[in-house]
Amino acid sequence: MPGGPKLNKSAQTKSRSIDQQLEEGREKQHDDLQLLILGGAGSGKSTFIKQLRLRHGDKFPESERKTWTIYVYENLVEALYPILEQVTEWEDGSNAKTYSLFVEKFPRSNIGRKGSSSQEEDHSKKNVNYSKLSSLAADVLSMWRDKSVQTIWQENIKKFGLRKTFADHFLSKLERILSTNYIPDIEDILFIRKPTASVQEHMFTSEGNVYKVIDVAGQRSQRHKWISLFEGVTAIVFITSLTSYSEGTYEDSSLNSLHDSLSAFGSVITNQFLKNTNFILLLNKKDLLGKRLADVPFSSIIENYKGRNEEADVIEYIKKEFEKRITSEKKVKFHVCSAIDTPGMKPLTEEIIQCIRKK
Ligand SMILES: Nc1nc2c(ncn2[C@@H]2O[C@H](COP(=O)(O)OP(=O)(O)OP(=O)(O)O)[C@@H](O)[C@H]2O)c(=O)[nH]1
Ligand SMILES: [Mg+2]
Repeated sequence: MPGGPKLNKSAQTKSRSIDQQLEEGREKQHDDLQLLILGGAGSGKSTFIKQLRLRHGDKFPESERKTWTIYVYENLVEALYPILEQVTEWEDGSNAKTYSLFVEKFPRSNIGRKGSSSQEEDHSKKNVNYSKLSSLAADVLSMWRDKSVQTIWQENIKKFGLRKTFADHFLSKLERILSTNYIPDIEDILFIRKPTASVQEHMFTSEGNVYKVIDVAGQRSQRHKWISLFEGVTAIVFITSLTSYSEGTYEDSSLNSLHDSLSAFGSVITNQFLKNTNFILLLNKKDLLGKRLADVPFSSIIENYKGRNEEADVIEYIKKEFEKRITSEKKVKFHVCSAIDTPGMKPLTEEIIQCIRKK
């Protein structure tokens, strides 16, 4: 130790062992392949991780799927509310009874999650017992079969497009979900909308390599936490929704979600800590784009867009907008995908794992 303080023998041994531990720690950190998933709220980060779990993890055993039932119920109640509120007269005149039962069990002020940091918190704070939904099954189902309710649902789909895909998915499966012994299947799990609170780590193993995959909350108010996760990251998967051009952000509905996503990407890709980090950009929710463009033409929102209102042209434009934010020589891989499409996601998840392994 030239120039350093002299150490006695036992101190030297201790120091060597600390050095060794540090070295092992460094090696271990180096061995750990870390994938950080970033993107705006609702872009599909957690859904992408669910696909990794299906490919390289425990594939959601039945015992765990059962515990997701409460979130399916919660999504369902949130989906039913706007429809119930619009129904003035049902065919058989039973509206008043079912509606008041529903409102009594699920007070409007307790539904939804604006401003909360997690659903777990919501449940305990607001004391909403979603399992009560099964006790209302018969009433809810007869209401659901009512012609005027069906008409309102169809109109809502037209009016709001497929903005809340979970609503369309769970409402179309209402009968199965309200049956006794219901257990969510993999498709239900992929459709559940459960915003990530703070930061969650997932470990996967593939061909003897251990991967740490880090999921974050995409809300603007939570993004200050992202930077603390940059150290030691092997690659970043940044996800944006192709339908975000027609949506406002979670906290501020007047802030265009695509613009917000572009600016978040711009600040992450130019971050000094990430100079040597691989980037993969996923343009997600491709399955929804065609319908959304028909409902909300791209140029009606993005004023300087002069191209055709066609999926391929719009995707190219969005891709170029992201590319403009890459100011260095950095190579970014782009992929267009639908995170809920399990067979379609297989080759993509493989490619991403291969890409971080090669680093
Ligand atoms: N139709 C469709 N729905 C999708 C797709 N990807 C995600 N979703 C749905 O979009 C909703 C939001 O997805 P999440 O994965 O929870 O979004 P997130 O980015 O983790 O959001 P935060 O945790 O709030 O930051 C869920 O209901 C998903 O089922 C897709 O490709 N197509
Ligand atoms: Mg999430």
